[in-house]
Amino acid sequence: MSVFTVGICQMGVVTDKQANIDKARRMIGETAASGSRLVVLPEMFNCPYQSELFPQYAESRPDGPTIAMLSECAAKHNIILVGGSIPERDAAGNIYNTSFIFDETGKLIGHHRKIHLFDVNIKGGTVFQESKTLAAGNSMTVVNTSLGTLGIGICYDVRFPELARSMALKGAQILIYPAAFGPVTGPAHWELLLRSRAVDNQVYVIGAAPALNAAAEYKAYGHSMLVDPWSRVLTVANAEETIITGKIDLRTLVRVREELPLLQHRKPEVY
Ligand SMILES: NC(=O)CCC(=O)C(=O)O
Repeated sequence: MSVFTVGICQMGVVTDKQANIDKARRMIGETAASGSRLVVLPEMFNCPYQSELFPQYAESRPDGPTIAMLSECAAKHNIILVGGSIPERDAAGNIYNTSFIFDETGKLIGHHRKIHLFDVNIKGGTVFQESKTLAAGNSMTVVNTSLGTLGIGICYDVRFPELARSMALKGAQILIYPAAFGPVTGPAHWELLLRSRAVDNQVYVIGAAPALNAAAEYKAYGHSMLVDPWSRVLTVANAEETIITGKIDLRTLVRVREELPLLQHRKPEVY
């Protein structure tokens, strides 16, 4: 289907994991009821965004309660669901920042482990070290669905144009970034990065963020957003908990690429 509604759940995340799961379930239901066929959650939506807490909230495939809730919701509401991300523990005990993707039957059709870990030290701003507790993913995630081809990255992954370009060249039409930018780089770079990935690759881009929780140690910037292949911001949230929706029309992608054939004009043999 080339025209459909996408919904982004900009949920506030609290310390109680079960409360986060319950809220995600409610917000997914509301978003689907408003007509969204593709629903996206934010990064680390079942867990406060704090490195030292990731092991405590981590769960394994396929039986973890968050993963089970996502599968159940996708099937119940007949939607494609990009389940933000959660801390995932593998059989060897490594923990990843992982997004799980489900089809309308609730089947797990893909997962993305965050490739670029957020290890930064911004003077007077954010200090964060995901690698304290997380391992990095090592593969790209492009998933075919009934609505189109999705390319998935998680937050800091959006800063790497090579990843977005590679996903676009593999056929991704909609790049989806569950994310949690903070109060310093959020205002400076969030919209710029999402719009850049859209204009570079002539794709739709979705950024799904948690709401600002004033009590949390990490202050999320919010501002979930849908950007079209011409780099227009179609819908954007503020910092509060909310659901935003927007229309994706894949004919726009085709038209923009016909009018301005960037991807055909590349000269990889030169650079
Ligand atoms: N959760 C993240 O990866 C945060 C990335 C971020 O804030 C950035 O500026 O990049």
